[in-house]
This record gives sequence, C-alpha cells and structure tokens, in this order.
Amino acid sequence: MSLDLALSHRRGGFTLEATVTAPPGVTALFGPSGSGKSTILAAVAGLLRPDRGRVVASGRVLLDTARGIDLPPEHRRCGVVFQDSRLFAHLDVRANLRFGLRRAARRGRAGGPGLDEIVALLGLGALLDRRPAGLSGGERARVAIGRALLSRPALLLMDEPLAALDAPRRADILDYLHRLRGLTGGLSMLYVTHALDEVDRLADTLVLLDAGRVRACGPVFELMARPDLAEAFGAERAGALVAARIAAHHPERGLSELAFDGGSLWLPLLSAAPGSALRVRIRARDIALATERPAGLSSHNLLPARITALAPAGPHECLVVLACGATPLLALLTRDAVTRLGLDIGRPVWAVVKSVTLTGP
Ligand SMILES: Nc1ncnc2c1ncn2[C@@H]1O[C@H](COP(=O)(O)OP(=O)(O)OP(=O)(O)O)[C@@H](O)[C@H]1O
Repeated sequence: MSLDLALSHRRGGFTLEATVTAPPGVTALFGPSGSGKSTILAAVAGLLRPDRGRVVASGRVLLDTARGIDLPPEHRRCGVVFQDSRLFAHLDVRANLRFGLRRAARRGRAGGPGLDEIVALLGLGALLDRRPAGLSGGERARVAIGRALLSRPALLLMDEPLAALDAPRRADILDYLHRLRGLTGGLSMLYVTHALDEVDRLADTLVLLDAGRVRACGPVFELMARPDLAEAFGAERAGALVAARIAAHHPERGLSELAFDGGSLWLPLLSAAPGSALRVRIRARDIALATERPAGLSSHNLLPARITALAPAGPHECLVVLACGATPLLALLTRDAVTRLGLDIGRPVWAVVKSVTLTGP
C-alpha cells in the first residue's frame, strides 16, 4: 500500500515537520536517535495525535486534522511490532497468535496467511505451548511479528523490532523479515531503524530523518549513492547499494559471479541458487580508481565506469560519483589523488573494487 504523510508536531523542544510519499513495499525510517522516527510511526498507528497533519494509506484517509478525521488505531488496518514485543504474559504463544486472528475476524478480513503458515514461516512450531516469560528475546520478537501478521494488516508498522536482540538472533529475524518481504505481496511495511544493515537488506524506499525533518526520501539505491547524504550513513559504511543476481558459481575457483546492471562482481563462493536476487554494499572507501586499465591486479573486481560528479568530503578527501552502466557507485579518494589523476566529470575510469559486502543471502 502506498503511503502519504504530512505531519507537524511539537513536543517540548522537539519539532517534527515531515512529509513522506512512499510507494508500496518496505519503507525504512532511518536517522539518529531523537530524529522523530518513532513519533512518525506512532502517528501512522494512531497512537499519537499530531498537532496537524494527514496520513493517507492507498487513498484511504487515516488522519486529516483539517477535516476532523482521526480513525482510531483499531480501524487503521495497521499491525504494530515494538522492540519490546508486548505479548500477553498470561497467554501461551498459540493464544497470543490467535489473538491476532481474532482481530482479523473482528475486522472482517479474510484471506492472508493462516496460523499454520505463520508458524512455519517464523519457526514457531516448538514454542506454541510456552508463555512469553519462558521465551528468548528473539523468540518473543518472532511471536510478536506472527501475531501482527495474523491480524492481516494492510500495513505492518515495526519500531526497531531487532534492537533488543544479540547478533545471532538479529540475523535470524532479519532472515525471517526478508523472507516475509518476498512473500507478502500486498503487505507494506513502515520500518523504524538506525541499523544500516537492516536498511540494506529490507528497504525499497528510504526516509532519512534528521532532527524532526526529512532530509531525503526516495528509492534506497538512489539515496545510498548520493554524496551529499554519505555522512549520514557513517564514513565507514557509506557507499552504493547494488541490486544483483547470482549469474554462476565456480566452485573450483571458490568464487561466485554476480551480475548487475553495469557488469559482474566476483565474491567468495555463495550458497544461494543461481538466479537468486541479492544486494551488495560497495563501500566508497573500498573503491580505487585508475585512468587506464590496470594489469596484474589481485582484485577480481574491475569495472569500467564514467565520472558523473565530484563532491568534497572533509578537508582532504573527495567523493567521486561513478556511473557503472546504469548503476551509480561512490568512491572516496584523497583530493591529492583526484588532482594527480586529473579526474573530472565525464572522464572514463576503471574502478577497482577491493571488497564487496553481501547484505544477506
Ligand atoms: N513522551 C514524550 N514526551 C516528550 N518528549 C518526547 C516523548 N517521546 C519522545 N519525545 C521526544 O521527541 C523527540 C523524537 O523522539 P522519537 O522517539 O520520535 O525519536 P526516534 O528517532 O524514534 O529516536 P530513537 O531512535 O532514540 O528511538 C525526541 O527529542 C524525544 O526526546
């Protein structure tokens, strides 16, 4: 479901002034602590009434303060999952899940996944008779997601659902969410996080928030390649996110070949089937540039590209925006290197990719 938001809200010293337009899919709200992510999610859920604003989901007006429309949370068709899962302590897992189903029935919403399907998807089979107090954080998060899905929401609202989990459990749930993203067809998600790996893995649309304002909103691949936003993602991690698929495995060489709109990338052997779609992050600091095709290179990844922009990054460095086929890449070079190589817009170059991070299977 598409989402259109325009919200104004003042609370103490904090002012939210946010306008967001997002197509169906996963929309990530990303930004530092206190930037207003949870406030936006609460306003969409109907748990917070903003001073002024509109929330429209696929043409359905959930809130319009100018027209006096403010649907109560239970009429908004939103399933909400919070970091602390908020399960019913006195009910076992089965009963917690059934609560979601009853909500769906009350709203007259048929169709969508059934209990057995959700139990299988989220791996809840062994937990059904247990109470929340006896579950790990990761298990509780899975049950909370299952309960929200069984209420058959049109929009799933998730407020840092992985933030309280340790690394292995986080990876586990991220896998489930990724699978869900592929399965649910019509279900859209609004996903609050300040973890870049979650954005890389799940987001279609990215909303970058800063101090109550939307700094940028658009397709995640476009925003990741914008040099003016790089610092918001952290100097270590900033760089392009690239959509690719597995073209072939070469077990004898211990390598897999990925194809993307701009060339091939080689990674240590992967397990996913050929044809599988995946995303990789190519950090700006992991790209070196050459003005002529380098020979005798240990890196497997050498890509022809053209410079489309140059942007200063700090006193001594420069972000170089490259077009590699239709795919934008970012390279972080010293200003000295830019001058020495005479790099300028339009110049063809070779990008040596020193390392590629896979964002998931
Ligand atoms: N109940 C409240 N009363 C007063 N101020 C609040 C309340 N809840 C949040 N705030 C303030 O509103 C601002 C935005 O908070 P919000 O929770 O939306 O940010 P966030 O981006 O979700 O942060 P985090 O990543 O830390 O959860 C912050 O300055 C916060 O201190």
